[in-house]
Amino acid sequence: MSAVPQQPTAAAHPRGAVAVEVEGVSRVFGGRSAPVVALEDVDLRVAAGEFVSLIGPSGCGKSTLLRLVADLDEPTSGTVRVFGSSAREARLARDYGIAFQQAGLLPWRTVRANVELPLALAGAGRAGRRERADELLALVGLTEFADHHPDQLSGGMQQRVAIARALADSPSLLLMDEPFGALDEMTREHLQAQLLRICAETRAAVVFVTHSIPEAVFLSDRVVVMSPRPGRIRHVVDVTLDRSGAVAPGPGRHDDVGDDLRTDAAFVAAVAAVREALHGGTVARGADPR
Ligand SMILES: Nc1ncnc2c1ncn2[C@@H]1O[C@H](COP(=O)(O)OP(=O)(O)OP(=O)(O)O)[C@@H](O)[C@H]1O
Repeated sequence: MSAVPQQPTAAAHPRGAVAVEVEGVSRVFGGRSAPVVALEDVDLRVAAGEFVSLIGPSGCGKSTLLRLVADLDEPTSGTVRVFGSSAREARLARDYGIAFQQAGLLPWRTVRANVELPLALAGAGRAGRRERADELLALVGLTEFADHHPDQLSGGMQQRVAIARALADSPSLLLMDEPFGALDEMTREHLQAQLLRICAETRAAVVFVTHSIPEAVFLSDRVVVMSPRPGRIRHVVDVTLDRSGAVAPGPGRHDDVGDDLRTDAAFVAAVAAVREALHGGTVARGADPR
């Protein structure tokens, strides 16, 4: 049985659809006397089912860009579209799931009730919500904490609850801002492999912010490298890897999936290409300055 069943959302956004379209977007914070140009003239398209990571130095505008897509902020100029709709319409239609650095859990709800929330909003029945939440809590290794409250969990555990919640409604788009940032290396690699499996099953598009070059390469079809402020897209590195052996076999399985991929010559070369692009070298091989 598939751990993450196909949801109608996948059919709602046919293959070839554009999940995210950012055009000429700038975001300036602050007043006229001391403006902070966080993003300048950013263009980015993410196809349905595509996994795109944003990487760049601290303060280059990665989170700002993700927040604009999530309709948590508005661009100063330019447009953001999600599956052809405005970011606001997409938010209201719950077209995406969010897992951000700050877990953003509701402190008065149990862990399970937090994971169930998107399903409750979608009108899912009680038994189905519970089954799905328990499945996802097993996936992120938190089954025994289902009845705890968020303040009884470590920061990394809270992040894992937020990831489970983001996946609950099998959204066609996942917006993830350093979701694995507070996790130990083993848990992080395990969840990376699980995320690959989930994306393969649901064909969700993902926009993923990370500071880790190997993580970006492991997960992504394309790695978008941003420049220091004002944030612009410096390079886009296409990553072509055979990930079939890196996809986790199922929830709760802690096999050493991905180890072969992480030592593969193509993986090492892609890591080097992103590193070179990040450090301002010449345009990396395979880069596509879209
Ligand atoms: N609400 C805000 N008001 C004023 N300035 C802001 C606001 N949000 C972000 N900024 C500024 O915009 C710039 C980009 O911030 P952002 O958080 O997007 O960077 P980032 O690349 O995600 O950084 P990090 O990797 O450190 O998380 C920074 O200079 C930041 O100080």
